[in-house]
Amino acid sequence: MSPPRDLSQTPAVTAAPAQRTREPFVSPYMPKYPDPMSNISSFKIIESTLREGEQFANAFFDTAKKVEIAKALDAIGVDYLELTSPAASEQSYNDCKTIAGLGLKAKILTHTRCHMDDARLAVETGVDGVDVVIGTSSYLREFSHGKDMEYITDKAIEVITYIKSQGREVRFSTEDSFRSDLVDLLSIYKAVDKIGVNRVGIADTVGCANPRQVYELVKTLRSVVNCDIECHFHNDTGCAIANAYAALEAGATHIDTSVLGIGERNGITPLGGLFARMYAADKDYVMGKYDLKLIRNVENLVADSVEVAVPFNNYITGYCAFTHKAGIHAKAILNNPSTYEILKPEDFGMSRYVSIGHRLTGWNAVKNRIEQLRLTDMTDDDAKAVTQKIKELADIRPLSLDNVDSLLHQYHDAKKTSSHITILEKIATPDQLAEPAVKASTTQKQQQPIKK
Ligand SMILES: CC(=O)SCCNC(=O)CCNC(=O)[C@H](O)C(C)(C)COP(=O)(O)OP(=O)(O)OC[C@H]1O[C@@H](n2cnc3c(N)ncnc32)[C@H](O)[C@@H]1OP(=O)(O)O
Ligand SMILES: O=C(O)CCC(=O)C(=O)O
Ligand SMILES: [Mg+2]
Repeated sequence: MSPPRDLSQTPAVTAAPAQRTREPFVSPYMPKYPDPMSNISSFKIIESTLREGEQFANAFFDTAKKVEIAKALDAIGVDYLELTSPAASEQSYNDCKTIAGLGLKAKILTHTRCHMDDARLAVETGVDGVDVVIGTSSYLREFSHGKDMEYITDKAIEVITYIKSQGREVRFSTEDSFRSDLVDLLSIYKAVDKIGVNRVGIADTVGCANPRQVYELVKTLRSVVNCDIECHFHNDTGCAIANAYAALEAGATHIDTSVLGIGERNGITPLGGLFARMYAADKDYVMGKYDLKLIRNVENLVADSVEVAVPFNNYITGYCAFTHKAGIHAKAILNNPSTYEILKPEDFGMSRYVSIGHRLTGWNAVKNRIEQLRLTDMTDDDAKAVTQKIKELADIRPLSLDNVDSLLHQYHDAKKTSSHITILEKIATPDQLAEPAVKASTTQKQQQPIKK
């Protein structure tokens, strides 16, 4: 992976001029969710970094790391934490016990096969609930467990009945739901709903589903069962967040996530991405329930632990998620950030930046930098003249913020002796700006790569 580019030419935007800020425009096309089944404003998160996330190629979480991640997710306010099956290994069993004993606000679940031995182990660990799964597609019935639907239904009833008898919450899910027969699916969901399962789960195990298919399946299921509906979406074809959203619109109640989306293959719905999507749909619900400012912390924790960088284009915390570059964007952002932002960086503990040292810059952005540097006697015409010079130099290579500041200071100082135009003519390459003649004492803190 190539290292992130130096975005130090991107000063933070200060407050927009009040007189130009208007009330946000409410589009008539914004969804109103008249559907009484929609759970856009009442969904719950089953955070599976410590289960699905442990299936990520690089993941190895020792007990201390699991506890640290569990506490960080609990602080954000996720509703459930899902842990690796205690049947996986002795340490997995002990870790379920340890995390179940932490007294976190989140309910603790473990995830097991549809098997009595696994169910007994799960209950022994003291978790609040068990997420039971078994494959129902012909692929899984033939090439994984080899059981038919009759066996699966009987076993599901036995396992669910046992877990409930132990006073635990229980969810029953069909693995590879979107490649399973619809009649098979609905009959097994009906059967487990009848015996009082807390949730049924739909899983897009191979990431083949699209939002319309998800909407239709969840909507159909919603009309068949009374219990809650959980959904689990893999991201192989890039639909994991959109599918989660479509599921909630259709009446799903719980969404599985993992931090940065880590999981088997390229993973599942990322927690941060789901927050971004749901914030755009119902900011009050999301902000009222979850501490969004902590997402960066938990992403860094998990990224370090599994030895990956937070992707440059990550939702919310990506290196340039709130950096605006083109002149047209920069001008409007300076007038009213909502013009080009659906997420407010400050709601996520992030900062907004405007990049100016490049050929796409515009004089409004340069003028804003002049104001930040308090070069008060520079006029709009001066800003325009310097902007043209920035463009000329940036056709050779992008300029750092220091380069731009140097140019502005040199121009500003030369203006006192009316030699400012000569100064611009003299500077022929960006390297002539490398050592600023005057270091700005008022320079905004330069942007750091948003990794930590
Ligand atoms: C889509 C998902 O992500 S589902 C969750 C995946 N999670 C895991 O696999 C947890 C980690 N797994 C493990 O540690 C191991 O696979 C274990 C302990 C679960 C099982 O290990 P093993 O007994 O060595 O079996 P192995 O992994 O080779 O094969 C899976 C076994 O589970 C059976 N099985 C697979 N899925 C299910 C299911 N949902 N319900 C019941 N049995 C199942 C298979 O038939 C196979 O049984 P077999 O021993 O008769 O061949
Ligand atoms: O238990 C579930 O619903 C999902 C299991 C899983 O990880 C998957 O099917 O991808
Ligand atoms: Mg999965």
